[in-house]
Amino acid sequence: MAASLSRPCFLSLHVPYGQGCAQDLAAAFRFQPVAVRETPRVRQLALRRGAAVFLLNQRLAPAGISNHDFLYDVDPRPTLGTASNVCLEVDDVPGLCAQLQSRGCTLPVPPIEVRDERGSVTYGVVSSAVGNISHTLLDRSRYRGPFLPGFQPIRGAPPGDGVEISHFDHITYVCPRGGTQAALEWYQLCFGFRHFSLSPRQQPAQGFVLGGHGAGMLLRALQSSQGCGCKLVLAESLSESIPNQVDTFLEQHGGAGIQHVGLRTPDIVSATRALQRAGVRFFTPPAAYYSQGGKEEEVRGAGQDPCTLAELGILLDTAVHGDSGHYLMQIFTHPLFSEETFFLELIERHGAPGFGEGNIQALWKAVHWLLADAQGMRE
Ligand SMILES: O=C(O)C(=O)Cc1ccc(O)cc1
Repeated sequence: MAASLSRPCFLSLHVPYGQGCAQDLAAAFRFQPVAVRETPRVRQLALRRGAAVFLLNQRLAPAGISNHDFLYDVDPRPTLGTASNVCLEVDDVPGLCAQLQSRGCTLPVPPIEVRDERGSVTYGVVSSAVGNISHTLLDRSRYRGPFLPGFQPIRGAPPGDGVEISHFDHITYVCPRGGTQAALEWYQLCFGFRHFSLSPRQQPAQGFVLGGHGAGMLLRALQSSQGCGCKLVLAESLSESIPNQVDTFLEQHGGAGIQHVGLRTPDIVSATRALQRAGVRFFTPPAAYYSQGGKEEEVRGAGQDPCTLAELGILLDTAVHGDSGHYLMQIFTHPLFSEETFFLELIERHGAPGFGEGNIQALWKAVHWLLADAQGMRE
């Protein structure tokens, strides 16, 4: 791997013609519009909070045969909303693109230079091995503007709502059944990413199995060898009977893709409160999540208040790294589009590097408990 890939520059969302986001990134999440590009056919808006940047792509006209007009991205021709591109900063775009091509990768956009009065950038776009996901590979070391050439800066003060979001913590993909291994190998081979162990007990070849009794999912994780700070999580369903969140995504998205992105915050309680007040809708776990199996003691042991977490719906996980005093807290939003597909997560870490594997297990138990209760079957 000669070229060095570093942190994500932006994550690109596509909204179909005539539709908006069910949960608005600017109005509800208070992401700050920083730059815009408009052509007769498309509008591209860059929205920022900390180092987390979304590029929101909207069509201003129905999809035609050749109306690809999106700069720094490819057109996923969506009939539904999708998050389909992760832009990564790279120091040698032509070099990496040549390597990828020699490995048989598809490059919908070969390396190209774009410039304006603030400098120039080079980018190319490669299709990944997973669903509709592509990667824009970007070198902006020669650019001094607030976003990218071709975009007009939007000036304005950052929102003073007390919500601190520092960066994209992780991006979670839904893979087809049996598809996480091939995806893992693609990122290792093409981008030089390293496998990231979710548990000290996990064998890299097996992945991390959650749930059980024919109802679980398999997780694998990767991180850039440059330590870009943002990890990739690959999820596939193992469920044989009741469809889980991963099955629902595949069905409603029409195939594999980006399911959610974790936004890192140093204060999840304040961030959740402020975003709830601004109209963001979060998933609230069943009350049983907070009462089952010593959760209250676990929350107190981590120095957090169980009532506050329960009131807001925040999950706390010490499961895998519990013995070292490390933990994380997380909360998931409702989907951003009208389908049950892409959503956001807030995550606050206290030394725990995982992804709330214990929470997924605990949520399953809580939901199972509720179902059993409703059917009068609880022991
Ligand atoms: O907890 C996280 O942030 C993960 O990334 C793990 C995960 C994967 C798939 C799901 O449907 C829900 C959670």
